[in-house]
Amino acid sequence: MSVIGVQGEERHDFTPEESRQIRRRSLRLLGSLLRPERKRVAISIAVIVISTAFQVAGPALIAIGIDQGLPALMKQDWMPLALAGGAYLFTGVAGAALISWYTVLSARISQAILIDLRTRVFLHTQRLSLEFHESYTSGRIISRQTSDLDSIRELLDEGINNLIRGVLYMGFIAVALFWLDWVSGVVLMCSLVPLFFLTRWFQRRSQTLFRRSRVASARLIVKFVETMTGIRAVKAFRVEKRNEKEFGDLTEDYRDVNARVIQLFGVFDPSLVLIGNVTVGIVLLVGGFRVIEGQLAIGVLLAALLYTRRFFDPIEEMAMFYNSYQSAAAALEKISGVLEEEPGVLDPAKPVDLWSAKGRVRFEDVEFAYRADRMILPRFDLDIPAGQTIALVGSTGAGKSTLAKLISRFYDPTDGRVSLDGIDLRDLHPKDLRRAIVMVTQEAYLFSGSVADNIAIGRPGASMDEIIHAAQAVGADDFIRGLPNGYDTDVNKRGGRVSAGQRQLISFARAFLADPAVLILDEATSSLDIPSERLVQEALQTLLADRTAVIIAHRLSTVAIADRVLVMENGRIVEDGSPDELIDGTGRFAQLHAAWRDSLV
Ligand SMILES: Nc1ncnc2c1ncn2[C@@H]1O[C@H](COP(=O)(O)OP(=O)(O)OP(=O)(O)O)[C@@H](O)[C@H]1O
Repeated sequence: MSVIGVQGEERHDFTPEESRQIRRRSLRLLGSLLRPERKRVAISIAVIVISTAFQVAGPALIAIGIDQGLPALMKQDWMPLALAGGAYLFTGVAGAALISWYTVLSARISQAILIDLRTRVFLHTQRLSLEFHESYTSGRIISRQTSDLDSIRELLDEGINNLIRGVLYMGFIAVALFWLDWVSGVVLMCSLVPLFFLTRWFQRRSQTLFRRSRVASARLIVKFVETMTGIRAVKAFRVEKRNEKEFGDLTEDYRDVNARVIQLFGVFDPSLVLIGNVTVGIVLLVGGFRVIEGQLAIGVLLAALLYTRRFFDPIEEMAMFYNSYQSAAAALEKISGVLEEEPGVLDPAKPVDLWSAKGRVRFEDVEFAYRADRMILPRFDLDIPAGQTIALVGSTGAGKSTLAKLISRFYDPTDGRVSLDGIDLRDLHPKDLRRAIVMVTQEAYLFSGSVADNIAIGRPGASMDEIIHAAQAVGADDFIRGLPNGYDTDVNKRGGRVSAGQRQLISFARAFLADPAVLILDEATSSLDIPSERLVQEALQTLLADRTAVIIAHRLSTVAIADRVLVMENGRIVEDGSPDELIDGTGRFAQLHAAWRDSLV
């Protein structure tokens, strides 16, 4: 099995080589994100090193002030104290200024990286073919853009900052302490032993708990989204009670795991404080004796105590780093997998020009399967002359939509070729292809914006008159004028909500405006009521007059306007003829038609 692209997401049983492959992919992505920021990264590292050194200088300067400044002052020499005090003030102010600079710098770096990554994910997923989206689902894409990017943001904004600052701070403190008084330094180093065991215990426990917490919160979100997107079915089948129980259970799981996280901190935090206090106590005890015996200056003891106390400050945040690193690494793995996916339908390297398509569509020795193990369209040929209107009928799952998707080049055939005016669709520039072939689906999706904007998508730059003309041609003008702001009504605002049938009329107007050589209507009239459908059928006759059309229809009334009917069964065309021929015959279509006519009586 492969780990290329998103396929690895479903698996947990990676071989060491596969794990390395995934890690390398994440690192490559991280490297490519960091590269443009390398200058800022270098400056920010220099800034944080200097500012931490300034911060750590404080207690040493206090020691100098007490041990050298005060005795000199008693001899009327105020210079050493003034120097120590001045240096303390300077390092304090300069340290604060540098930290503020570092905060701005690091925020800029993380924002630049996130914007880059967010844009890459968006542009890339938009570029991927329908094949990818049909199997990957929008829920997972949304997670990549939201929670995964959030984990990376958390790591960049807090995790890495805390780690770098913490490591530098502790390192400088250890060096300063050894330089001032090595005995206190040794005591501090001894405290690292219990600290190491405590942190390791915390990390192990928290790693499992945080992972469980993430899973529990993801489950809650999935349940919520599923319920709300299917709210009609929820109400229609009265599953509210069952949902209430399931949601309650999930909330309880989430609460339980979070309670355990809090308990964990309840042990970790006080233990950390305890180790810190005991260490300070020992430094005080050992140092105190040495001060009495004249082996240690009192200022140095004070500085040693301050250093020891401060040494423990960043540990909690550093212990948390591992968790944020882990969730960000998992997120980066998934995002780099999506970015590694290649569109199944590739743009041609050398496109063949097609200025004005006539509309002849041919399938030559075409075979198609979504997955290697299940053939959907066994080898077949089909010739649709330019200007012909085809009605495609057949039972559910026969392969009608698949045929339409091949003509639109949402997919490429597994074998053979689909051509337009003799040119393989794979050789056409996407722009020419989209201008020549337009598909209107049952879903009739409307984008946010006005009704006019939605129609204009058919031909960007169309004038208002052309938009209105298109709407009139498909019989949509009347209802659009009846909307609160007519053509300017926002389709996503209250009052602008349009019915499923009206949405289809708008997408018809869009297709009319696009004026393609080949028009495919996939169940596109199914949401229309009988009068609207009649209206559209009249409009369709004008609309389809000069172009090739493939109409997939369950309603046999639509078939009347076709020149030719194709009946599909199990991916094969089993009948092919004019509507009258087929109705008069004894085949599948004649049966279907008779049943349909009876149902009308
Ligand atoms: N994205 C996909 N991945 C895998 N199999 C698919 C996919 N889309 C469709 N199929 C399968 O291909 C077969 C043909 O589906 P298709 O949608 O073309 O049928 P149809 O004739 O349009 O059906 P309907 O009238 O119900 O829309 C079905 O068996 C379906 O399960």
